[in-house]
Amino acid sequence: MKAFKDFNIGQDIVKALSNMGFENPTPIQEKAIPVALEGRDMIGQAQTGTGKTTAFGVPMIEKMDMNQSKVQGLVIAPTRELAIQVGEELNRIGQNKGVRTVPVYGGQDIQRQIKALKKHPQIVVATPGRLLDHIRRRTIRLDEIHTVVLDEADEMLNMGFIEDIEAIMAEIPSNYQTLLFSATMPKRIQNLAERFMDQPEVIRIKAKQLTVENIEQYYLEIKEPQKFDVLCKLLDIESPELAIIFGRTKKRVDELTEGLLKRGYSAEGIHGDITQSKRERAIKRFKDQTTDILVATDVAARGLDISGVTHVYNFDLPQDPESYVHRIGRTGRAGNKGQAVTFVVPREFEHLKNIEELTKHKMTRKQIPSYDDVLEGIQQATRDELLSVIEEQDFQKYKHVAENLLDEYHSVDVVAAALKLLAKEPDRTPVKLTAVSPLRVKKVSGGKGGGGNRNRGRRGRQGDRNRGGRRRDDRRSNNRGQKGNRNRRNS
Ligand SMILES: Nc1ncnc2c1ncn2[C@@H]1O[C@H](COP(=O)(O)OP(=O)(O)OP(=O)(O)O)[C@@H](O)[C@H]1O
Ligand SMILES: [Mg+2]
Repeated sequence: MKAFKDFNIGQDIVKALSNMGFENPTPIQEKAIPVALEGRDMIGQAQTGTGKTTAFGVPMIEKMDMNQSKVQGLVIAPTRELAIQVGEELNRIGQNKGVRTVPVYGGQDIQRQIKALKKHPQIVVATPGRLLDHIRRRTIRLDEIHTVVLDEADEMLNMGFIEDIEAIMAEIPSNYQTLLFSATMPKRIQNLAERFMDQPEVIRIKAKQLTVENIEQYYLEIKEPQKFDVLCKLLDIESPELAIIFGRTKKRVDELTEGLLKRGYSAEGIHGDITQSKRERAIKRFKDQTTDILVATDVAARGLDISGVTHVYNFDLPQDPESYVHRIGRTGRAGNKGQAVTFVVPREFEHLKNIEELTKHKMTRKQIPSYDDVLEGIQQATRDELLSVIEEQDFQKYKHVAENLLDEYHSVDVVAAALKLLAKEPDRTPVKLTAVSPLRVKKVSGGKGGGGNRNRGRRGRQGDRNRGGRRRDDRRSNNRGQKGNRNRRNS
């Protein structure tokens, strides 16, 4: 097996990777790193959670000239949270070499970013709108850039960012290398690639299916008004460590979050109309497991790497089959197991078929759980909770009472009563969501290519300052449902 030290890269990087716990490259890293080191343009496709960030991060950082004070590397990402995350990973890889990466994205105080840019980072990770803003203000110079990475390239095409990206590329005078990464590479992105890449090498990690094998995939046929109660049942049965629930629109995410909070779950929502500081706080609390459930639009579908996400629920089907691949890819990362459950209303079955066709994987049908299933799930969770207390051995103070109890009562009765006390009985507080209509069947695009034929809600390039992270969902919103401190079921 190949090790990172076998690549033609500096010892400082190998050591940084080792500090991150990376000794052996993943398949995409093994193939992409040497090609990228040669300086060739490249398109890299590999399943979600298989280390594409490091696949472009290592060669990029290796090529940074530490005697040069201008920005030499640029990564463009479709969402703000992804820009932040990629920035963090590049900073870890570049730590020993002294390569610094600054994230630049919409919604954050621009003065703060200008200050950070003045400190001469070697790499900038940006969302397109804010980067253009900096270019116009001349607070960033791109003339020494020699490596450009488009992470989630197909998504940036979907979001209508392609003109922005072309405008950005036009600002880079030198001969630069372009690397393009995503878990999905629809045909139209390849056409596009030909436009601004020079005979790119295509590196594709072949797999039987597009989705990761270690994600169990289920679908559940359901009527719209039943969705919320069934979701709660599933959450009670499975008690996910961390779960992401995807809703179709911002309003949907707000309503879902509010409903979950009402029923005593610990949930927070993120979407494009929530203020950036709240978005970042929500992600942070989810990462450190203060919140168990993240409710999101597709703004959280791409690239986010949060360990401990055991479950993904598609409360609503995604618009595009590709989006399904990315959404469920928030679990089952780096070899971990995960579960994905997708709700389908009867009129949406064709979409389900389209998804299965793309992923080359058949989802398993799941039945709507019965009350007994829920009870069993809750009992199991309570049992696990009790066992973890036993393992911790931190109950000496209670032993005396326990002995007294057992003198008087049957042991099974005592334990059963304790379990009942611990059990979080299902909360039935009524919650009513505004119904969303089923997805309409969209004719598959003719694949004319190049032109971003699915530009949704694209606005002109004027006044796009606050944009990074803008999504296709509707723009109405209120910022409810943001309380979310640990708020476990409390009954
Ligand atoms: N060589 C490695 N050894 C062990 N773990 C790794 C290695 N490379 C990456 N990882 C871990 O794998 C996880 C997924 O990596 P990353 O986010 O780069 O995936 P990705 O391929 O970009 O996924 P997505 O398509 O969802 O963006 C991260 O937690 C990362 O720390
Ligand atoms: Mg990624």
